[in-house]
Amino acid sequence: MPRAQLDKDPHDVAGMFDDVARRYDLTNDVLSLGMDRLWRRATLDALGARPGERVLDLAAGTGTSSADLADDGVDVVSCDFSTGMVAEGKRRRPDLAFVAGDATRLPFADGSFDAVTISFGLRNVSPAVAGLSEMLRVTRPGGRLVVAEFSTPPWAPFEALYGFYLQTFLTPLAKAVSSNPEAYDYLEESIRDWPDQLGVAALLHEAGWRGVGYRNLTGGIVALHRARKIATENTSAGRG
Ligand SMILES: C[S@@+](CC[C@H](N)C(=O)[O-])C[C@H]1O[C@@H](n2cnc3c(N)ncnc32)[C@H](O)[C@@H]1O
Repeated sequence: MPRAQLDKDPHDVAGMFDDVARRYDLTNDVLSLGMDRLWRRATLDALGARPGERVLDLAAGTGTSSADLADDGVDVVSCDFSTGMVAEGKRRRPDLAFVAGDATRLPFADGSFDAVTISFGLRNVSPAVAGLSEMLRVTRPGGRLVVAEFSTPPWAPFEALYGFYLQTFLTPLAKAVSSNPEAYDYLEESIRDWPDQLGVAALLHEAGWRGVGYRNLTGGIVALHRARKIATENTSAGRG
């Protein structure tokens, strides 16, 4: 896949999600053929959050993953920089704790979460390594991170089929149903532009995360990346 540098101006990205917020979850379900529910469940299983643990769901959007965590008894904070997504989330789940915030400048104290998770959001954060460093800062020593993100199918014929699906089915369909067609050009481009599994692992290392690993879902359309903050690490490590 081409790895051209895509312009991800934070103001434009937030505005784009504001525009699609009302129909975001429905569009997601339709375009992923319901698979996003399986990917979310696998993400929560990988996170393994216990009741009472404090978890940051970053780039939480309308709070779909946060709601599952809250329903499991987890003390979840849902953070996103799109006011439109946060407003839609608050409307649907008034019980969730939404906080407006940018992943590259998180409004939380050092070490204040047992775990951080980000689903289908890291790809939009610019620069991604700055977001990953902030996630490390707000995680307690010994705490953990799970990132769910679109990725690169390792089997070339499946990657080609998936590329064809993105270009000829997903993007035109999404543009037809969306109030903001450009948002779905961006979706396709941002998936193509995003590093593969090992590239994301390198970003995690660069940000100071350790115990980095990943697992492919649906043949590598999505990858679940896992990492830990080492117990003895200084909270400023990896931020340079
Ligand atoms: C594709 S949506 C995913 C939403 C949700 N996590 C889910 O799985 O449905 C991406 C989200 O990332 C948010 N986002 C992108 N860049 C961000 C940043 N720098 N800081 C905070 N949120 C960001 C967007 O506003 C959007 O709500």
